[in-house]
This record gives sequence, structure tokens and C-alpha cells, in this order.
Amino acid sequence: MRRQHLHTETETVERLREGMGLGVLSFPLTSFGAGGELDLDSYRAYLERQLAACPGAVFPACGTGEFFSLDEEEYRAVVTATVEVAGGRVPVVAGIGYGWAQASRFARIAEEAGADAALVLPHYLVAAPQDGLVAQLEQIAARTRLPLIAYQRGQVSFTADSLRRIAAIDGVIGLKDGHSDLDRLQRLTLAAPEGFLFFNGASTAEIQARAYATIGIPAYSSAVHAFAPEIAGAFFTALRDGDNARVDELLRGFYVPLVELRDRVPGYAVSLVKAAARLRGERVGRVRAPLTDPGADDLAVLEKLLATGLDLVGAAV
Ligand SMILES: O=C([O-])C(=O)C[C@H](O)[C@@H](O)C(=O)[O-]
Repeated sequence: MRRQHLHTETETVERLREGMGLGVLSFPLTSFGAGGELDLDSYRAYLERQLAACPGAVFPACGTGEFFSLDEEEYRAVVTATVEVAGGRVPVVAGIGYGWAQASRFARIAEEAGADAALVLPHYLVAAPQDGLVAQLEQIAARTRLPLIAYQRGQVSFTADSLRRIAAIDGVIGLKDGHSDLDRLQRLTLAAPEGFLFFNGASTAEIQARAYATIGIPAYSSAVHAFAPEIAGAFFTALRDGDNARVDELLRGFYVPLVELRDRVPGYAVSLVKAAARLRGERVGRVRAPLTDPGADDLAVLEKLLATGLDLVGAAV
């Protein structure tokens, strides 16, 4: 067995499965100071509040955490701080990415920092055929002992045949989906071996969470948890309890308008979330270029929407 870590792969899968039933998956923002430098003290304090809301697992340095803006040293600091703050309470799944050579370096760092698993973010720039997508995971898996979760989004999209192939790679334990093509996704779940993990990783995943759950994928990432764990928690509970009226109320009053705002400007997927966290008093700082912070008009809409959402769940602004 090549995989020997603090937790075995089976234990990590079990901890993830258990966590997924208890709360949303937290994708924390990364805190930057006024000059754009990494602000670890603020990150730790923010993360502590994220964890106090009892997410099922924490995924540092992923899309929401601006993985693509971090250098290796900063990445190490963020993952190390996350493992320390989490203190074993929830599994830590660190983002890794780019081509397999660089992704393997990030995996090595995440492993040394004590992460439990890694989320393989989509490569960028070039499109790749299925054989290449599978080979990318084979190459990374051959170079790390960390269990890997593949992330299909953007130009990464697996066929049922490729899913069978990646699930057979030693160390690949699951798939996070960001395409929301439920027809295709159902074919993937049917092709997967028993125990393979699936996550709904759509942008503002709550919007389609009920639909994903009907095809056997109840676990989802929540960008809303990154700034309003109270709203994300209320939605999770309503969905879990089958309270459809409450789910509709939160979708109608908060999530759908949020998606409309989030879709307005490229990069708002992250920068709007960061702005919302600042409105909550979190010292997360601004986004790094090429992302840009929302302008005054959109901030005013966001502030109102946040107040509505918090009011819907009886939480203070
Ligand atoms: O990589 C990431 O940060 C994600 O995919 C998680 C986000 O929470 C995603 O679900 C979103 O943007 O709503």
C-alpha cells in the first residue's frame, strides 16, 4: 500500500461521507491585507468562524480561496493554517491545480502541511481529450499519497468510460461536478464503483441542490457559507428535512437574486463573495487581479440582499 498518512484513504472517505451528511462543504476565502499580501492572522480568525458553523469539510485554496493567485509559499501557509485551525474537527481538502507537474508540487506541499485530501482543480488554457484528462489524474496520483477528488468544470468533463478509468486509479476517491448537466452526471454516478464520492460543486450550488439530491448527490459546496453560514445552514437543514416550502422561500428571496448579481460581471463568482464577507465584518481584504472588486452600485444591491437573506433566517446583519 503506497498510501500511508495520518488517516488512511478509507478513513478519509468515511470522514468525508459522514461530514457531507452533517453540513455544507466550506470553501473559505483567502485573506489579503491592504497591500494585497497574505494576512494569515485574519484568515485564521475567519476560518475559526467558518468552522464554528459546523461545515462537513473545509476546502482551502480552491476557487473561492483564490488558489490561482497564490504562490507556493503562500499556499503552504494557507493549508498549514487551515490544518492547524481545523485541528482534526473536519477533513481538510486542499485545492491543487495547473498541469500535473505543478499540481504534484502543490500536492506535496498539501501533504506536508497535513491535509487529508486534495481537490484537483481544472487545468486551464488548452482543451484536452478524455485520454489526457485521465492521464493528468494518473500522473498526479502517482506522485502523491493524498486521496484525490477530481473537479469537472470548464474544459474538464468526463465521460462515463473515463469516470470508470479515473475511479480505478489508486487514490482517486471522488468527483466534484460544476457542469450541472444532470443527464450526463447520472450516467457518471451509474458508472462509478460503490463508495465513489460525488459532490455538487456548481456555482451557487444551492440553486440546484434539490435536483442533484434526486440523482443521489446530496453533498454540495457553498459559496454562501463563506460569508453567511447562517443562511447556508438554514438552507442545508431545510433541504435535508424535505421542507420544500422553506427551500423555495430561501431560493426565491435570496439565492436566485444572488445568482443574478453574481452572473453580472466575470469574476464575481469570487469577488462578490469576498465583498459580502467584508460586509459581515470579516477581514478578508480585496481580491487579487485579474479579479476586480464590485463597484458601488452592485455593492449596494449586495448589501440589501444580504440583509434580506439574514432576515429570512432570523440572523443579525
Ligand atoms: O472551488 C471552489 O471554490 C468551489 O467550487 C466552491 C464554490 O463554493 C462554488 O460552489 C461556488 O462558487 O458557488
